[in-house]
Amino acid sequence: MKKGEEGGEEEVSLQTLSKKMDDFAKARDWEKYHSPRNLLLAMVGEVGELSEIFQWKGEVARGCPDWKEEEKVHLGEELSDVLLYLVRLSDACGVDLGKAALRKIELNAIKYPAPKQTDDHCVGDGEHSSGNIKLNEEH
Ligand SMILES: Nc1ccn([C@H]2C[C@H](O)[C@@H](COP(=O)(O)OP(=O)(O)OP(=O)(O)O)O2)c(=O)n1
Repeated sequence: MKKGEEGGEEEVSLQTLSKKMDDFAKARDWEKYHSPRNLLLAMVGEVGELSEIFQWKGEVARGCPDWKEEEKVHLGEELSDVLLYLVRLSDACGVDLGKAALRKIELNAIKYPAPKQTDDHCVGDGEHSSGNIKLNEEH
């Protein structure tokens, strides 16, 4: 198993998750249940469980700094269930999820181009910008 560049953490690939899910299903003779439709419904069910964690909490700060340790562990479990079913669903549909996701990121960048970064021009000095970011905004 590869080690990450920072802190010696284990790197996890989609292929690893896919293989482990396959082994898990085979060992229990559950492949017959892992049809695309069943996996999709199972994943949506887990998205519901994930949503329940956030339900009634109001806005949550990035990183969930105020959450108790057990809440973070529970969050990790529900996020994992969604990811594992998504990986399994992709396999069941014959889609290479990693490849598809990288392609989608490229498509997103074309559809939503980042504003040009220039040091010497700011919105408001005669340049037009398609974004909503205003530098030198007067208050
Ligand atoms: N037929 C199944 C059943 C479960 N799992 C795996 C994938 C998920 O990671 C996890 C889901 O298990 P549960 O349905 O028991 O759901 P939870 O773990 O969320 O338990 P609960 O719904 O009781 O909170 O187990 C699976 O691959 N195939």
